[in-house]
Amino acid sequence: MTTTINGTATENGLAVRLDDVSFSYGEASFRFDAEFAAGRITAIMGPSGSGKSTLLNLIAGFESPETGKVLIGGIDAGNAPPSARPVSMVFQENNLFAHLPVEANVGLGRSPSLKLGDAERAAIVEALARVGLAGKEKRLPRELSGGERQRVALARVLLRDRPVLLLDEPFASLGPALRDDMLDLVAGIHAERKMTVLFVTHQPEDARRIGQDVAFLDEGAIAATGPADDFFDRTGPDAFRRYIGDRGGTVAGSQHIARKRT
Ligand SMILES: Nc1ncnc2c1ncn2[C@@H]1O[C@H](COP(=O)(O)OP(=O)(O)OP(=O)(O)O)[C@@H](O)[C@H]1O
Repeated sequence: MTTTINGTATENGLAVRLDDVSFSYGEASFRFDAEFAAGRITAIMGPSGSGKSTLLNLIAGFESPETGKVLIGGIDAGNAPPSARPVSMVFQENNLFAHLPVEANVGLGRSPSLKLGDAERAAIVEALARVGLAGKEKRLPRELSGGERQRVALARVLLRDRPVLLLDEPFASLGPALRDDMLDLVAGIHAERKMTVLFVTHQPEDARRIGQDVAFLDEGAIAATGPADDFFDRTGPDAFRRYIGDRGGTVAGSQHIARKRT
């Protein structure tokens, strides 16, 4: 379904499927076989080195599978470069070009050559207002706080307007209150655009705040997937419970978790 937001045609999320994907960095090997449903927010969790960033990089096209396929909306992404994929990605840092003002960094989401007409300029102003940065169009990234820089990256996501959003720990360096604000902003954008969101986090409270589903990675594979509520139940997957320790709390119900052997 296509929705219209402020005059911009917006596709809803697309399903993301990794079909028996294998990949390796030297001795670190990965095998991913999973589907992320269209329009859902999935928290990607797991120990350091389990392959969370690698999973996102394969979907975004920064890495290519050795075998298997990445399908986005049922279409094989093949060797398409990141810019040609229906995907936006936000990293923990270095999302912005240091020499370009905020408005240009956002405009790159629409036009890599920054040939922007009146409609695009209006969209930039609107996107910056949406993320709480009205009036900061002319600033350089170094004139912003860390949280504001990530807001600029999210404004660019709005301009880029792709049906899949990959977030690789974008708020990890922010304090808890600000992180909550940023997560709520992501949830608000998701409510408007209905994109498929995969977000990497080490924080169970982040996953519980906006995650509808959880995918738990262990040793280069997806060990379990299911609704977030089920993961935070006492009967959630053992490896996940060990990973989060006693920070997960208890939520009733854990019937729908698909466990896979790693
Ligand atoms: N560019 C690279 N070259 C070589 N090895 C890499 C590269 N990127 C990642 N690795 C290795 O692949 C493994 C998985 O890394 P990845 O960054 O995907 O893990 P992660 O789960 O995101 O970890 P973290 O939570 O610490 O960010 C690690 O052993 C890492 O050292």
